[in-house]
Amino acid sequence: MAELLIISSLMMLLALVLYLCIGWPILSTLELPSIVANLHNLHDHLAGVLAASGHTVMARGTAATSSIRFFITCDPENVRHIFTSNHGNYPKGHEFAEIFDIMAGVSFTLDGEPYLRLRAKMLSVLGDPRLVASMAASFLDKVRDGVLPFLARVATAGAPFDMQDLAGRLMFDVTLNIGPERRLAAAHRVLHGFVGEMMGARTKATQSPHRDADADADSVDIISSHINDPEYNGAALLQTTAIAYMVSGRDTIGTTLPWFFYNLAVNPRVVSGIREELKPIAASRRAASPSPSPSNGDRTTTVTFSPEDTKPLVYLQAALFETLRLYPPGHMERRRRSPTTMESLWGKDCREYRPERWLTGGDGGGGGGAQLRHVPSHKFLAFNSGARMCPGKSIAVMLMKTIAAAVVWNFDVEMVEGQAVEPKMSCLFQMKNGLMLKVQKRQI
Ligand code: HEM
Repeated sequence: MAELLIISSLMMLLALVLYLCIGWPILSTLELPSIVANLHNLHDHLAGVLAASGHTVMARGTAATSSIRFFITCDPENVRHIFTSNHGNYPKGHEFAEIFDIMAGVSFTLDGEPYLRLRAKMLSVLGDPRLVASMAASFLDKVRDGVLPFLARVATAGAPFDMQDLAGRLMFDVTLNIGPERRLAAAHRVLHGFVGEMMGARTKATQSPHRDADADADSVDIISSHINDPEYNGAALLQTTAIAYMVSGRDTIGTTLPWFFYNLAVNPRVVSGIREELKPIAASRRAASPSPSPSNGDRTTTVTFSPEDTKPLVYLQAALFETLRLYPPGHMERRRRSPTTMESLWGKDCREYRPERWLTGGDGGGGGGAQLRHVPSHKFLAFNSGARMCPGKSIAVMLMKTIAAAVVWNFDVEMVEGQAVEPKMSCLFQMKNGLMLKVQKRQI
């Protein structure tokens, strides 16, 4: 049996370690004792091992477990071969489906023909311009009426807050509109019941004789898009699909945003670049807005930017992609390529946070004239590549630009001193201790 690991996944890596532990294997370059000794620093350790071994490592068991073989790679050419040219020969397999049994029956755990059918459905749901517009509008509302007033309050109080917690709550709410969440894994059953109830209400509403057909045509959401599809007629599959979408949106963006604000907090010049890009839009907004009304609270003192505003902003997008390059949240990508591969792709400064690397032309900063550089997905794996490429990528970029622009324009953000910012041992690249920030309202 040969397994293949595209490196980034701590959970997969730990599974590998445990799997191999059973027979105390002989590993060609990946030595088990060194893995155990470096558990606290596994991403960097593995990057070093891969760099030393030409970006690919073979691991195999001892006599007792000789059938176990792992091929661990971070080489972009291998990634292209596996994800694009020959993806049919590299299924995720039943072991993967068993690990992620909470997602049983949805595309994430499927292969072959059943996968392709669900993939087609996902592409049509997430590609519907009405859904995109509806998600954009609801997200903008949440940023304007929830996030910004919250930040204004903690700014006035001088109180620190956890950005990871805030981002997680916001995204949970945005994906399914079901309020705060705490123990996803432990609450497996509760979650199914909860999602089931919510979907029951949604089904009832779509079948009600009193429903407003015109309003329905304008309001599209992910769950309603599946309710009338015969492929999803089992309640359990519909529930799991809802959970899969929730995880896709909440955990990915919710994990990326804290790393983004961490990068900004330690790179103030990037903050200036983003504000430079936002300045003309904010100026035109101010010129067009009516005089402040006292009853309007924070809405009059903060500025928000719509997806149409932020779509052309390449420096902002580069700053987000640079975060995803260094800290991809998904379980099938690794945090860092091995240094030499990284160097050949991104240059000697590959470990630095430098959004300019994503731009060509212009002044290279937020001043304008630059264009986003195309980087093929087998080299920038944060959204996966080839047949399993994330179908929510453009929605994700749109939502992240909306919140990033609003926070960066309206607030100065700084890290609370003395905290250790480090990744958690998890299949998601979350921060172990969260990210404690303090904000101050900008006078603009
Ligand atoms: C920073 C944001 C995001 C990142 C980095 C990201 C990354 C990924 C990755 C790596 C996968 C492949 C998982 C796999 O099959 O192994 C994936 C799949 C998926 N993503 Fe995203 N994603 C993001 C946001 C979103 C959003 C906002 C949505 C929905 C609105 C979404 C919807 C999906 C769906 C439905 C799949 C499953 C696709 C399939 O099975 O073919 N993603 N995403």
